Amino acid sequence: MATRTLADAPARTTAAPSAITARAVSKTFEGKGKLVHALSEVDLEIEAGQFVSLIGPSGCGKSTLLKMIAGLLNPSTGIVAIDGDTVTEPLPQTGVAFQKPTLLRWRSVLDNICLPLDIDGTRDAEGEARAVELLGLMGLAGFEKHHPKELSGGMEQRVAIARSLITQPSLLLMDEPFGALDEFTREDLNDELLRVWQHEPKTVVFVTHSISEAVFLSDRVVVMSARPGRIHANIPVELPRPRERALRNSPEFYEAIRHARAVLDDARVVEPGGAR
Ligand SMILES: Nc1ncnc2c1ncn2[C@@H]1O[C@H](COP(=O)(O)OP(=O)(O)OP(=O)(O)O)[C@@H](O)[C@H]1O
Repeated sequence: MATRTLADAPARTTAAPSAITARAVSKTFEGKGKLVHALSEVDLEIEAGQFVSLIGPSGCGKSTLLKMIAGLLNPSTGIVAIDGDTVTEPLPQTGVAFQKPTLLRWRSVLDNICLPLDIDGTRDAEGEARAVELLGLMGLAGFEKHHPKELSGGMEQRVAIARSLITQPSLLLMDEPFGALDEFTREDLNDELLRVWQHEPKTVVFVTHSISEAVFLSDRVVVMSARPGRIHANIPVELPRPRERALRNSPEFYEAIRHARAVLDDARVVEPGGAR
């Protein structure tokens, strides 16, 4: 699949990346007469422009925390703030991409990418030109008129990511966006995501189960402990940028993965009072 190089393209001027603060955030769900303590006293600071991954055992509250940053869920106690403002609802500067691409079957690729502009009532020729540009950046130039049924899973996910970027968000929240893809497609999309991120600086919070993906992409890997989720450790990733494919075969990359795996193994131990 052809991928456009961004080396010569001027950096796009978008809104400044957003900073995120979570203070003493806890979340308890109630259902079927049972309380589920999903998160407990989570404190997290993410600097503007950082690429941060959240990893941790299944059910430790990664998606819950991401949904709170997205304004789709409120904490039971504590606050989540973006650029100092408490988040109580989805904000226009936030883009989201989830594991399922959820494209609308009856819309063309171009119309799917432009959906957020249609919802805002801001779709115009400039917006459509940006959609075409994003499609090129995601390696799908020329697919504007195709429909989702004509695309592979990886292509659908590329379209969903282009859609999450169409509004030029200053914050991008991604919940296992490549979890359902084969390893090679996932690596291609990791490369494309990093190119877009370098081209259009923004804060990214990325949930994944893949330690190697977290290390490859991130400035910092946040390791959460078993439910109720807490921040177990922050692992800075010092690997140089831009990160090219060859990095994946380097001893430094393997060492960074080994270190993150050891910390994650430690986080999988259930703490007293916790449950899986
Ligand atoms: N709407 C909800 N109602 C009740 N319980 C919920 C709800 N959403 C999440 N939970 C529970 O909260 C806990 C944390 O869920 P969450 O999806 O955030 O974990 P996760 O770390 O993202 O998991 P995974 O890695 O398996 O995707 C789980 O025990 C889950 O069952």
